[in-house]
Amino acid sequence: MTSSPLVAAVVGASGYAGGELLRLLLAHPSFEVGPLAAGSSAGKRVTELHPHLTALADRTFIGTDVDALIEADVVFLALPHGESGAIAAALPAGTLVVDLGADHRLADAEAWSRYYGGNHAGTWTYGMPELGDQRAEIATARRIANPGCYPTGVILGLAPLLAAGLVEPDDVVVVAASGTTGAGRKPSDALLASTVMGQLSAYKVGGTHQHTPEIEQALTGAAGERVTVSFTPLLAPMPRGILATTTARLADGVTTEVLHEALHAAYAGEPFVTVLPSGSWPQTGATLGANSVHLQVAADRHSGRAVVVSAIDNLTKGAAGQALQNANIALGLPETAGLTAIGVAP
Ligand SMILES: NC(=O)C1=CN([C@@H]2O[C@H](COP(=O)(O)OP(=O)(O)OC[C@H]3O[C@@H](n4cnc5c(N)ncnc54)[C@H](OP(=O)(O)O)[C@@H]3O)[C@@H](O)[C@H]2O)C=CC1
Ligand SMILES: CC(=O)N[C@@H](CCC(=O)OP(=O)(O)O)C(=O)O
Repeated sequence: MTSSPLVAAVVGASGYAGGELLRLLLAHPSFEVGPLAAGSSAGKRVTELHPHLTALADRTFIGTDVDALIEADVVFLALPHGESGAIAAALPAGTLVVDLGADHRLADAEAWSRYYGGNHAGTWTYGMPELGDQRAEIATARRIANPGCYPTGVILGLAPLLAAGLVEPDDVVVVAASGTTGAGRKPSDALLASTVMGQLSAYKVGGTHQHTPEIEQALTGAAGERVTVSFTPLLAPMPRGILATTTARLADGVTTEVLHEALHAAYAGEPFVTVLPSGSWPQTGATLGANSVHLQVAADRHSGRAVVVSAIDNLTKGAAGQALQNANIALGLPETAGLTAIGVAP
């Protein structure tokens, strides 16, 4: 007996994260692509904005109308910050909703307002399956806040070291470079080809990036005590990928081997987190199109700091892939369905 496919609706389907989700949904064994909602692109053909999605050549984007979403088994929201709460509130409580945006990630409403502006829409289950023991909560949640792109690689790289007491919580420094799709499709001077190509630039410097409280929230949970993070993001002249370097003061006597073993122990058997062999360092290219996190770590005995390097594809593990992984868990499907850990190279 074959069961009928589950219906997946995507709101914000014309954007970069929505497009990546559609690419993954088309290859998923259990989903059919349901309503595809957009804002100003309503009425346009899907392939006008996503030319690679030829399987959807006969589909057009509809306007964002909650009535059209009611029948879906899962609704993915890939909207600008501040737009998810009202739509989610109008959907049945039993419908699985996965929010790729930031609206429901933070428990601290004051921090949300400070970094994003406006009112906090509420706090949902944080959907990072490999972090601690999150899977049981994700499996029963009907509202899932999908993690941010920078936080994904940074948190998964450092959380096990904090949990094991191998690094100190009060002096965590993150410098991470992202590809331009991280900023979404909207046009801006900062994203003009002539501005981005051929150079690397820093932005939102000085503790102002909105992912700072999200990284601190998850790492504080892992450490069991307050973690303070200094985060500096960089814009890199590439479409996809995030390479993050995270450093923290080493506890006494901790060696590279001990750090490496802690990451191995935390992620043994995880299909999407790979601790690279000693001596190999993560590269964004190796994770492109994959739901993968690549990690490596060293003890810098000269400065007394642990150095963790992580690579992800911001659109896949950093957004749409992780969202689909969460939906798989919440709908009782195999967690890896429709997802690959194999990247595109070179
Ligand atoms: N890009 C990335 O790497 C990541 C993105 N995210 C998050 O995912 C979300 C989407 O990001 P991304 O795809 O990059 O952004 P884009 O700007 O590329 O896409 C935004 C989407 O939202 C739609 N939209 C905008 N305003 C409205 C509205 N008022 N009502 C309905 N739809 C609207 C747009 O439709 P239209 O263009 O038709 O107006 C478009 O489909 C954001 O919250 C982002 O922070 C999370 C992790 C990584
Ligand atoms: C390169 C670039 O501009 N990246 C974006 C990432 C934003 C994002 O993806 O936002 P959420 O993960 O919070 O939804 C930024 O730094 O603001």
